[in-house]
Amino acid sequence: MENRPSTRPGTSSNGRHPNLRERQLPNGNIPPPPIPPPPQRQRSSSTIYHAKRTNPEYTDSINSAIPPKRLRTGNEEQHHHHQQQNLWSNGGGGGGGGREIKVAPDWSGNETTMNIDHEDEGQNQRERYFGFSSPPTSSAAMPPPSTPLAYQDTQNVHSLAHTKWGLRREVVMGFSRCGIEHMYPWQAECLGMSGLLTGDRNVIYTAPTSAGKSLVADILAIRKVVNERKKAIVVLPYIAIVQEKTRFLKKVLEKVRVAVPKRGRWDKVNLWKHLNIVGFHGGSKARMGWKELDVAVCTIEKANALINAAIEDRTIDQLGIVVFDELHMLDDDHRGYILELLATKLLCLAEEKIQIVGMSATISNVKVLATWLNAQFYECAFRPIPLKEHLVYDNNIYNYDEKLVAKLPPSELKELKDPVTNAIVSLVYGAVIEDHGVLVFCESRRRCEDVGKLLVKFMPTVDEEVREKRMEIVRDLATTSTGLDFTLEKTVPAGVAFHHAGLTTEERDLIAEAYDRGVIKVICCTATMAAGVNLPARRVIISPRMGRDFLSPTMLKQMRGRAGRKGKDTHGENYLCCRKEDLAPVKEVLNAPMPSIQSCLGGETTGLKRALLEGIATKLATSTESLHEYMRATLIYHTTPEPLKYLKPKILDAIEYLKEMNLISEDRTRGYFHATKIGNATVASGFGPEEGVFLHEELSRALMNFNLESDMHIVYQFTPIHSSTTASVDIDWKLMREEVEKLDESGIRAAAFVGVNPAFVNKMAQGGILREDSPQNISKARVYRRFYVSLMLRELLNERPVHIVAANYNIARGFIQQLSTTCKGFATTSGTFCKVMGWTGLAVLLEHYSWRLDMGVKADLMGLARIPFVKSVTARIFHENGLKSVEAVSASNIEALVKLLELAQPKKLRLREAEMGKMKSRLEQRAGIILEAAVAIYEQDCRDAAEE
Ligand SMILES: Nc1ncnc2c1ncn2[C@@H]1O[C@H](COP(=O)(O)OP(=O)(O)OP(=O)(O)O)[C@@H](O)[C@H]1O
Repeated sequence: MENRPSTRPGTSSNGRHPNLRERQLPNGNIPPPPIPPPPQRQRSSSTIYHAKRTNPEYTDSINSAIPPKRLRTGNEEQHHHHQQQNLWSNGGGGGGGGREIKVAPDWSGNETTMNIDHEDEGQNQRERYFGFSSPPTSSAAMPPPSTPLAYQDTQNVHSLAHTKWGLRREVVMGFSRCGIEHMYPWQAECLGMSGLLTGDRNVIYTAPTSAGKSLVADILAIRKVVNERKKAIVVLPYIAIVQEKTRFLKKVLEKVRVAVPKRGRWDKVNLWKHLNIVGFHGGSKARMGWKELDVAVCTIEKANALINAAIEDRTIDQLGIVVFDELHMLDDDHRGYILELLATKLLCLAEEKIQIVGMSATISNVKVLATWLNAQFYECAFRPIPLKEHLVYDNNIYNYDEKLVAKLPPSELKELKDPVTNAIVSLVYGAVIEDHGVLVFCESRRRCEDVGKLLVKFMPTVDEEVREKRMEIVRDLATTSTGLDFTLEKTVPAGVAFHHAGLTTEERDLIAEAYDRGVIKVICCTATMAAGVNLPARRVIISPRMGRDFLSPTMLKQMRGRAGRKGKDTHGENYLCCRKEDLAPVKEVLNAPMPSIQSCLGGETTGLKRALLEGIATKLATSTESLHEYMRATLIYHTTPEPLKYLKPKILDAIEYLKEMNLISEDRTRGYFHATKIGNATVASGFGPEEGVFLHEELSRALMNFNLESDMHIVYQFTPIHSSTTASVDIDWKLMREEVEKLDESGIRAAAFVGVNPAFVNKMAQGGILREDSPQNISKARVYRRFYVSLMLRELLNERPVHIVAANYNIARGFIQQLSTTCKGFATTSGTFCKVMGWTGLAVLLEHYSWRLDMGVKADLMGLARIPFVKSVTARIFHENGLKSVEAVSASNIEALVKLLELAQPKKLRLREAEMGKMKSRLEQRAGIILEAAVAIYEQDCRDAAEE
């Protein structure tokens, strides 16, 4: 990441950007921030770091930039609990019964004392939760801007270039390009634990948000890939962070080349290649497979599928390391069990010596997890960027010591009467006027947009240069496939945007990128921006609710951690803005300890069934005995008091179910299980057992009665099952009736094949109730929902733009866009299912449609849609205007292409005339790319034809 100092070039001496002119609020007040510093606290004897430090600058900083301190490691049984005064909680602060001891000199060579209290685990958790272990700093005692302190590292052992770390020069340079040259002391200490660099031990570690956890794992993974020529898998929970991590690793490793053995013989090395770093997530179009890749950055589900395939085809020995970022996802109700069974499989492959690395900012039972994973463990409270935390209510700002820090002037304006809204506006203004970025976490999508619109009225005016940059973003948004959003059109020129799942990925990327560059100053967002995102937010303003519920402690911590990211800003502040009446529950969330991670295999048995099916299908465990061995490697086995007693009946039930569903069969004479065709197809395509059974039923019915008169039947077949759950879609029955009435005869026949009855739809539209009280009714409801979603998909395939389909069905365009991407993934995995079942014809059909969905066009445009930017409506306009093939486009010219691109612009008329000129130059650029690509594709086609 680029290092962006807060005082940028062109910033005046008072720290203000010359482009920003101070403006009064309409209520006549200049909003108060920056907040006046509270009186500086005397450090009490309970403060843990009574550091005998000689560096006064550093001494001032220690309250905020806590120096790294290893609390405990797996090899040591000592428990060092940092004490922190916490006035929200009873009896907080004070030395209590704690015993003060000297500990080993810390990384800076200074001796420190620590207060140890073995009893007070709750207190310890609160300390970790607050992320600082001494009383919060006053703003007068500003810390040095960045990490301490390579200069104290006399032997330069924290330098990435030090031989101890064994990193190649190109790798060190790669990190340097990303602004990382020295490790933080805690990173070096963690990496230095025995067995880590040699790859002999697994490791789990926790550190606060923004502490730089990734670097430890990155170094271990890179060593495996570059030095040992093994493969690495990095597992992350969300697509956005998979993409960010892929970009980061590509940048770090771009100059690294590794030797390729010639005909498998290392003594005849004469080939060098760059490393292949590939991102895998639902909807990604990774062409590279396991064989070619070096680093796979994956979502949980993709990592599981990759590992299953590698175990099955016996190439798992090529895997050297698996990194689990955000390990607390083990607790996730929907996906946690997949993470657990992924780790379980790795543990069962002990002979392969695959190193497991896990990290999180929000777990408290690290030791239990470390025992499970047979890992070293490490905890630290270091935060490189000081963070000031506040609670705001009734126009008063308090710090976490419940000390009043500042008062916000109430407003006379009607729209600012509400103290929460007034606080948000004032705090945003205060940061923006200082040229800092702000993230405002809101409770709902609607609120994001409303707050965004309101903020526009109070944003400082900017000069022409900044305005022009913002208008460029508006133009970029206008040229996306969905056109310019009405609200963004109003807010972006003022430097404000919103970001939630209702936007398309293109829109979200443009907004995040503009914010990263400082062109947009404020983003009002939902939790979409809470996890793992590295953006320059000096101030983070948080609503304590998500929807109607209060935030979970984990989510709140993630949001708070977005403020002040290393390399992006020099410090951070967050403000939790609540109503007075919500104070009690808000304090409860604030004081709640981080959750201790529990296994999700225990509850209802979906996870257990899947674990067993995957174990059997990959042949990791096939006999009763080895299955029990396999189960012994699960987390649930380690966290349940009498695991055998608890698990045995569940395992037997799950095996019975798998046999009943014909997913596995048992060879009683030889005493082992093997997966049936359906079982293998289910595992190979990454479905769970229930999904596999459902899909098998639907596809085998389709196989007997396939209706190819129109698209309807096939579209239904690859409408993802999980997009048709109650949680994802609510049927508007009147709308469904209208759409069903529009179906032609072939469409009606397709509906009948899948079990949709127009009479039933009509009954529902007149006020009927969809019952889901029995397995049959649940299954029936699922079919109707799936059909409803497939109607939307069919429109996309018929080249209707995303935003039009979204408007027709009154659904967020982000949902429709996501549907089309997950649908591609679903079609591909259903294709794999069919191939394993031996249904090759159906597999080919699914592949064809997955390709079409990707292009968003009918069959006649598929050739054309291979050209970048020529998709959907644009492809149709090209076709209708005579450019029917790639060859025709390659023979065209920029001027002609610009005219066609103009025709394809949605809502273009809403841009003012002056903007149109600039938009035209943008379209010219795009036309250039199209022309160039068309020529390249056409030439390649000619070469291919000649070869054939
Ligand atoms: N030693 C270092 N020197 C300079 N910058 C660093 C160092 N280590 C990490 N960083 C930078 O700090 C930022 C935060 O690091 P990282 O994303 O690893 O934090 P994290 O602990 O995973 O936080 P979160 O839990 O919030 O995701 C990144 O921009 C990263 O490049």
